[in-house]
Amino acid sequence: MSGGPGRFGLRLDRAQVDLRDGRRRFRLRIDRLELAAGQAVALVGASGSGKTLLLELLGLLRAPGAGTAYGWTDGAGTRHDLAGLWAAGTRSRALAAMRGRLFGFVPQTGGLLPFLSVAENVALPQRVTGRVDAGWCATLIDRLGLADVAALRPGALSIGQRQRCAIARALAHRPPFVIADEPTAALDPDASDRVLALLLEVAAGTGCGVILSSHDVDRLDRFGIARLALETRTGEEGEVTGRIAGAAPC
Ligand SMILES: Nc1ncnc2c1ncn2[C@@H]1O[C@H](COP(=O)(O)OP(=O)(O)OP(=O)(O)O)[C@@H](O)[C@H]1O
Repeated sequence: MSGGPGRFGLRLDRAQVDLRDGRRRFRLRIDRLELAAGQAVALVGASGSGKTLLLELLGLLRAPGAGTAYGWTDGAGTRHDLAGLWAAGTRSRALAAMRGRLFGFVPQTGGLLPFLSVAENVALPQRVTGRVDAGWCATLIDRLGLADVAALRPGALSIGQRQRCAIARALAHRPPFVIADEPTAALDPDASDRVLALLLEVAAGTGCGVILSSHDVDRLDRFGIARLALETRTGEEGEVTGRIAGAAPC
């Protein structure tokens, strides 16, 4: 989560996102954030502090506001301008291609396609990104304890099995980062431990960084995951600003 300019990883500077809904205003302000390759970090903070918004910004699912600098430095030391990809519009092919190349996503409740089997769901990102590797899919299915249910559809699985399937799917195209929005929120404590352990273990085994959000600070500490806290302040006109705790206003 640290490192000098040019270090392999993601770097966000002067990031801002403004949401408005009638009189309700939420602003996310991140002065600077670095996420080194291969590390696990968790966004924590009260409900509504902007964790999902920041994950969406990092995952190229949400356009940054003007003035935001966001870049990825690859293993060869080349910096890619991620913020600039939005200039061609939200449907830009380059944006979608970079999103697919950089990230695997684990939503809160699986987000699996109900008409595909577990194995087909896991293989989907490989097909979409053109990185077909059936052996790696089989390894992931095995590592995540899904071999017995690989032919079943998500509707026939437990919630924990669905989350393990979502993790396998997120890692299938070997992205450098997995983004997981409260990946254990729907699970009981034992299943949460198991799912988180597998996510961290399999990601670490491939050098994949993990960026997650969670309310479960005790569990994060038990797993030794670095925490990044978001906090909010309410302005005079009722606008709420979310920022990294302790950071100077930007
Ligand atoms: N269209 C909108 N206009 C104004 N504010 C919005 C809009 N959409 C979302 N918000 C606000 O943005 C803030 C950040 O939402 P976000 O989902 O990122 O929070 P979070 O920290 O992930 O919360 P939770 O822990 O409950 O999932 C919230 O306070 C939410 O009410």
